[in-house]
Amino acid sequence: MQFARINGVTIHFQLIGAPEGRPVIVFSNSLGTDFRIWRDVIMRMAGEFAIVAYDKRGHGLSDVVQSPYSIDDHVGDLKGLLDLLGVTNAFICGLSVGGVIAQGLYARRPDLVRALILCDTAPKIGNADLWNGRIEAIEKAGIASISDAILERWFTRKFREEQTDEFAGYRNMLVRTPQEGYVGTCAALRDADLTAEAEKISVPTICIVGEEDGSTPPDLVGAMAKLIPDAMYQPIPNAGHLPCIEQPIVLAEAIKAFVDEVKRREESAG
Ligand SMILES: O=C(O)CC1=CCC(=O)O1
Repeated sequence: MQFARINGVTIHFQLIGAPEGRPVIVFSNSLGTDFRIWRDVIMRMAGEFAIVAYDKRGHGLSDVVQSPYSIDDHVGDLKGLLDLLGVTNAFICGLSVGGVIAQGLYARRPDLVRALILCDTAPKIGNADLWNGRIEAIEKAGIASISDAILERWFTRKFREEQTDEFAGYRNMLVRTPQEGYVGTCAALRDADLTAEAEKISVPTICIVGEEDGSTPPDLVGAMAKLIPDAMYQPIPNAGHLPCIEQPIVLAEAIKAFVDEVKRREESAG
């Protein structure tokens, strides 16, 4: 099974490995991407972990419902998917808007969350002017019209110049994102501010950021790490906004080391 009707929306997902007897890790992806961005990370975690990856509404093979969306809509979809799969107490790894969804999930359903892996994200990303401007530009001329600027924030110059086939493929992913799903999620980001919730996070949390992230730069992610009690902070060299694509080995190792640390803390707490 890889499709489920959640809150009236068909959600595309993968469950890799049985959840019984091993840690579950859930991947939530960013604006203008689908869950294929996690492939090279997932490959390095399969077997050791049960893995859930999914396309949020308006993205990938999930339904495109009418915009605007709210972060609560996205959180409701993830919550519904995890309930359907019988997953609780999972490591939730969210990238960018996926990280905002992860924070929202913790605020609404802490029982689902064992620990948070917040990549290239913040409690609040951008402001109303930024998101309204982006929505307007896309409604006027389509995602492709602003794709160069977005891709410059996603990837380091080195990646853009050297990994030309990969770069072309991810450009396809971005520009083929359904416009309604993209602007619907821009509205969700415009209206979301989880700053007050961040201080209340009491599960182990690591905040990870590509050192050359042009969308949620290290300063922003570092500030989030300071807000969340006892959060760890790990910058990743030679990566932009999507370390899962530019540095999947480093990211997978960072996640595994974090999981080991969480287990160690749980054991010493008895
Ligand atoms: O498109 C960008 O600038 C990157 C981004 C911001 C929020 C998100 O999910 O991706």
